[in-house]
Amino acid sequence: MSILRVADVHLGFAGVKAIDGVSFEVGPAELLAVIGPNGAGKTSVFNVLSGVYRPQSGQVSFLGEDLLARRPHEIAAMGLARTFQNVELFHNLTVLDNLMLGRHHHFRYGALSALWWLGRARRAELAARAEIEDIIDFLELEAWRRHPVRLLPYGVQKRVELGRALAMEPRLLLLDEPVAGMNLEETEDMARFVLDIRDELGIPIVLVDHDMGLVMDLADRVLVLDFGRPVALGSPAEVQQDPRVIEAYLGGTA
Ligand SMILES: Nc1ncnc2c1ncn2[C@@H]1O[C@H](COP(=O)(O)OP(=O)(O)OP(=O)(O)O)[C@@H](O)[C@H]1O
Repeated sequence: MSILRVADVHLGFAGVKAIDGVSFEVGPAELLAVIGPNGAGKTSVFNVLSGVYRPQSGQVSFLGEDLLARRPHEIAAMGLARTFQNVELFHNLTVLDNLMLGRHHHFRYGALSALWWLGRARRAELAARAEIEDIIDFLELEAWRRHPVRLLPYGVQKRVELGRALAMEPRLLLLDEPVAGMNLEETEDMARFVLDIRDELGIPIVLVDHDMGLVMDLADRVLVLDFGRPVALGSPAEVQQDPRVIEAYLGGTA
């Protein structure tokens, strides 16, 4: 059974084919990496999945439901969470507050009960707190919990962003260049957390990154795009040996 199914998606902008017949599936607890040269269409694929772009043709279903009919906030509420290339957090708020904001769409109570801190509002808030504590523990953010995000090292900020996506209780995680701009130690930490999310939490992941080593180490399968077209889809070993990939992605130099 697939969590996500993408079938023959086409997306163009004024003559540019950003996505040109892309199909793939993501299984439960699978980590699929999407790679390709600049402009290959990786971000466009993410934007289609999260409802930002609407393709001209093709199908996308998530947990058996048609995604293309949904708006971005509805898709997020269905359990598809995304992190961005650049850190997108509330920089003046603490780690704790940023993580709590990731939970906001789970709150189901009226303004009055929230105001008076009654019944459901109180229970929901306490449950959210417990969830957030688990995430802080899981991502080893304890030392930073009360710090405003702007004061944290870059690698920790990226980890908080990952935590905020986890706070949404995702059924699928989209990670857009999770190690971009990181030093070696930060990259290794992030790689470990990404694997833990798949292996311990069982959350399937679609990951875009330029770091070839990382992608080949982490991914169960790799989708290679070039000029919007799918060039190869297979295990890291299969993809690395595929002559079309060597030609397209590595410019024939590998
Ligand atoms: N909103 C847009 N309007 C016009 N063209 C766009 C838009 N979004 C993407 N494109 C074009 O679609 C193609 C694919 O872009 P995309 O950003 O998806 O590639 P990418 O693989 O993510 O690249 P990078 O690795 O540089 O982030 C590019 O030619 C890009 O210029």
